[in-house]
Amino acid sequence: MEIFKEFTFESAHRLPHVPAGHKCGRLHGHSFKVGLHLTGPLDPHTGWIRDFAEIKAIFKPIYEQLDHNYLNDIPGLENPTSEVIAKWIWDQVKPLLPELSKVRIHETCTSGCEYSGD
Ligand SMILES: Nc1nc2c(c(=O)[nH]1)N=C([C@H](O)[C@H](O)COP(=O)(O)OP(=O)(O)OP(=O)(O)O)CN2
Ligand SMILES: [Zn+2]
Repeated sequence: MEIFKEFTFESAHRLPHVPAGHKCGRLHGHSFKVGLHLTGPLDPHTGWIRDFAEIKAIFKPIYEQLDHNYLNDIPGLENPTSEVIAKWIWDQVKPLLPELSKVRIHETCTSGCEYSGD
């Protein structure tokens, strides 16, 4: 069984390695959406895999680094593509939430990335 918890964060970024003139080389912002997906056994007593509130509490310090910030300034996010952000979140959350099975990033309504580890 898989559960998910979604968060929205507002951030600015630019992509430093795009070709000259590419629109994403300019400073711009997004309402990013991130989904943390967890896979694990259903606890027969609680009826859940992990309390959604616990997922939110664990993600809070990571979320606060992202929300209303300039992503390029964050160590590890100097080139903040959806792919890099998804892996960055995975690398931080996985040790705290071993049931993490996927990080899903929506950069816009139509673009994003899913990462499930190497
Ligand atoms: N593989 C990736 N490609 C692009 C990324 C990325 O993270 N990974 N990022 C960007 C830009 O940051 C851009 O903000 C988002 O790109 P795009 O989907 O092209 O944005 P639009 O809203 O303009 O999309 P339309 O569907 O054309 O309106 C670029 N590429
Ligand atoms: Zn962008």
